[in-house]
Amino acid sequence: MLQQMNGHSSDPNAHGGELREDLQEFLGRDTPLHLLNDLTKVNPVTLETVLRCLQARYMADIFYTNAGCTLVALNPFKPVPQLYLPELMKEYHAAPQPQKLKPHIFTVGEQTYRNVKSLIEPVNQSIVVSGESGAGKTWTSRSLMKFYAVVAASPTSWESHKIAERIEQRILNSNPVMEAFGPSR
Ligand SMILES: Nc1ncnc2c1ncn2[C@@H]1O[C@H](COP(=O)(O)OP(=O)(O)OP(=O)(O)O)[C@@H](O)[C@H]1O
Repeated sequence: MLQQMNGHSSDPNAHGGELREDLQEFLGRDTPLHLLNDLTKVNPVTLETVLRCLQARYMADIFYTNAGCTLVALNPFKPVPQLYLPELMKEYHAAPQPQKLKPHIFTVGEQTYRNVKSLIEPVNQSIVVSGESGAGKTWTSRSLMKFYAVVAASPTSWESHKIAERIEQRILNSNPVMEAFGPSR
């Protein structure tokens, strides 16, 4: 994915010429590229700088990056179980400002969950998960459903425990329906 985008190589040297001065300055600066957790902080914003930043993060096993209010998720192509632990879900759920934690699909999940719970219009929330085939859309949708199943099940009483169980089961049961929509999800 990082190799090519819209027919352009991610290697700035591949164009044959010298690197632009501002590009060179950005790439040679003191802050390591993988520490940039929001692509809006990349300056200058070019295909090269954005891809270099994502590549540096990928190499550092950091698979989520903000791009303003959008989240870029890279497919790690390997199991990263520590990234999807229920404890981590609870951490994002309990955080006063989840957007201040490391970029994660759980931030998106938590923000939409809070929007629904606060009943502020628009109450219905949509999350658009897009990407090419194999990018990880199904994985991401499942991670979100697991997240909602876990955070909806934080019971304080026996009655709410029963409600939470029902919600969890309904969320997990919705998976085959989501799958049936295939690429349009
Ligand atoms: N965050 C992740 N961690 C571990 N494995 C992942 C992750 N994201 C994707 N994968 C793996 O990558 C593969 C492709 O992911 P997935 O099926 O979600 O892609 P997709 O975008 O839904 O593809 P398609 O559009 O063809 O259905 C799967 O084997 C999945 O397990």
